[in-house]
Amino acid sequence: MAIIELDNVSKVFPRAHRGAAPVSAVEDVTLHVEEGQIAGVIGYSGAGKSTLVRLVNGLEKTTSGTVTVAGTTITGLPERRLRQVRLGIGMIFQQFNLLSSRTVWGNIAYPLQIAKVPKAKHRERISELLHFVGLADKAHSYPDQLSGGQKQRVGIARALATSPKVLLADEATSALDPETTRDVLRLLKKVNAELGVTTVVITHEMEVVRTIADRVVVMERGRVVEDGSAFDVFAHPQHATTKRFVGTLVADVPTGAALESLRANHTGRLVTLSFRDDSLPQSEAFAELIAGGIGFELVHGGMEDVQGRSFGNLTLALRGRDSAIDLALIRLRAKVPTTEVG
Ligand SMILES: Nc1ncnc2c1ncn2[C@@H]1O[C@H](COP(=O)(O)OP(=O)(O)OP(=O)(O)O)[C@@H](O)[C@H]1O
Repeated sequence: MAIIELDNVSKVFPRAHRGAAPVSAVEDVTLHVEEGQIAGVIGYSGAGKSTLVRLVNGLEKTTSGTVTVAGTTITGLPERRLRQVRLGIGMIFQQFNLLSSRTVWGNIAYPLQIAKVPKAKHRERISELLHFVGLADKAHSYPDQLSGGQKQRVGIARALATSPKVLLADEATSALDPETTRDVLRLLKKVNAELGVTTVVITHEMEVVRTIADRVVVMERGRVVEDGSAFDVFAHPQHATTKRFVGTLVADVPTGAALESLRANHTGRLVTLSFRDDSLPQSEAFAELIAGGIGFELVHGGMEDVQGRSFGNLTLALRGRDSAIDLALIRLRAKVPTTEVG
């Protein structure tokens, strides 16, 4: 069941000043996020990602189309009702947005106060949240006494205070180093797995998507240009923008300068084998080459793992009689996508 439904949603910002054009930030987006899913929305700066999440929590109004969250259509709702809906949607931010004058405890108490949760219930809830995010010993610290990773843990605890069904993370790890990023993403996975919170992660980093997302949505100029399971998007990217993002992590069939460099540094015929989890295992492909009396060396690429499934493009320099290589390639092509690159 979809818990977030955007149907033909567009958002046009009016022109900022006379002579400027209106900005079409989100254009005709239809996107249904299933309950329990972790959806990664990736795109370059200005693609419309932040606007999209702000439409989901009603901080921006749609120009056209409808947004429904947990069964409530929020399009056209008055602010008073929207505030209620927002209690069911947690949000975390790149800059954490903590109140610097309040302790960790006070920051987590804040949404409980807004939601008018009786004070008698605060202690148990806050203490539970602090344990959940691993900050039980920091309750009385102020934000500027915490590391970036700890601040984001507070952000997550605060976002979860009112037990939302949906969590929106807008570049939540972009200000963190790689190791802290992994810790925070691990915590977000725990939120999803243990609390069943549907999560939308907005990012411009493919590594974030690979680590956490079940599903990948690629945005460009306000539009969704690709949408699929994380494995499919990584293993078979279709759109040029998706290919560029995937290319930041996964070696592709070499072209351009990479190919020139391989040609200059290796003798023999260069062939890329594109392994997927439903294609021939590597060991059998290599056995085929050995059986044909062909020598080979791995010169480019590697295998990747997404959601426990492996794939990758391995470029080999092959040495042997041309006729033997031709025969082996015919055999291989029937079982694994094979590209002779030079
Ligand atoms: N309040 C606003 N008024 C006018 N234009 C806006 C407003 N908010 C966003 N935009 C414009 O809408 C487009 C999409 O912006 P948005 O912030 O949603 O993109 P993004 O993918 O999140 O990029 P970034 O990662 O840089 O924030 C941009 O051209 C931006 O300048």
